[in-house]
Amino acid sequence: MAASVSSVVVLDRGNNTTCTINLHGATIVSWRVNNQEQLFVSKLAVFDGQKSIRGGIPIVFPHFGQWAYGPQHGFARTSRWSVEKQPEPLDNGDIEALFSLVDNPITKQMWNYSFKLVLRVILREKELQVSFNLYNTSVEPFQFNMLFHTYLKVPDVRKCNISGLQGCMYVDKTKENGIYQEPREMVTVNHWTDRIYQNTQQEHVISNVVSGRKMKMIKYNMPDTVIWNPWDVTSNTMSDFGEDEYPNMICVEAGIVITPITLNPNNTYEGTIVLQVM
Ligand SMILES: O=P(O)(O)OC[C@H]1O[C@H](O)[C@H](O)[C@@H](O)[C@@H]1O
Repeated sequence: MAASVSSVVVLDRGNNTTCTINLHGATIVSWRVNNQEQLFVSKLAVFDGQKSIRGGIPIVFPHFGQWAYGPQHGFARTSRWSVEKQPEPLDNGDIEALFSLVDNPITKQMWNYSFKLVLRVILREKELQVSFNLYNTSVEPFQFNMLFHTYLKVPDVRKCNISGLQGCMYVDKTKENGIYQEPREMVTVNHWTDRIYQNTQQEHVISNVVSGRKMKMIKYNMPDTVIWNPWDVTSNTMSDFGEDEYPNMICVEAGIVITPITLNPNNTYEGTIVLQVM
C-alpha cells in the first residue's frame, strides 16, 4: 500500500509557516516558521511505514524504553493513525487538525486494552501546540507512559543551554541508571547524554536553536523531561542516524515517564506541549 506509506497532512498558516504530520505514528516531521525549519529529521530517516521516523516529534505510548511486550517506546509511533479532523482555520487564523489512534488487534496483542488516543495540533504564528487526549474505553484501569520525543534542530548542540532542570533528580541512562541531582541552572550537552529528569519545571528555554534564537517549551500534565543526544558514542548503533548529525540535534522530550499514570475506565487524561519561537 504505497499510498499509505507516504501520507502526510500539512497545516499551513501562511507566511511560509507550516506543520507537516506523517500519519505513520502521527509523527510531526516538519515545523517551519517563516520558512525556517525548527525540527531535526535525520537524512537517514526511514519512511517505509514500518520503522519509527528518526526525528521530528514521534509519540511514545503506551510504554517508554525497552518493552517486554512490544517495540521500544511502544506502538504509537509505528501505528498508522487516522485523520480525525482535517486542518481548518480557527477564528483567529490559527490552524487546527486532529488525529486519532484506536486499539486494534495489533495493539491488543501487545497491550490488551481498549483506548482512544487523540492528537490535537494547533499551528500559530510562532507557536506549535501539541496535545493528547487519552480515553480509557476498557472495562478495567490501565497504566501508561506518554512522551513527545521532540528533536529540535540546532546549529551546534554544544552551544545550547536548557533551563528548568535545576534541583531535579534524574536517571542517567549512560551511567547504569544511576540517580543524581542536577545542580545547574542551565544544562549544557557536551557528551553522550541520556537522562530522565523527574518533576521538571513547567517551562524549558533552550538557547541557540536555529538562527541563534531561543525556543520555549511549556508543558502541561507531563511532569518529566528526557534530554538525549547520542553523540558519536552511540550514533553508529542507529542505522537511521548519520554519524555526523549529532551536533545538529537535541532531544528535549516532555512526558510521563518515571511514574506511569493509572487511568480508570471511562476516564480521560490530557497533556500538552507548546513550543514557542522566541
Ligand atoms: O532509537 P529510539 O528507539 O528512537 O530511541 C531513542 C532514544 O529515546 C530516548 O531519548 C531514550 O531515553 C534513549 O535511551 C533512546 O536512545
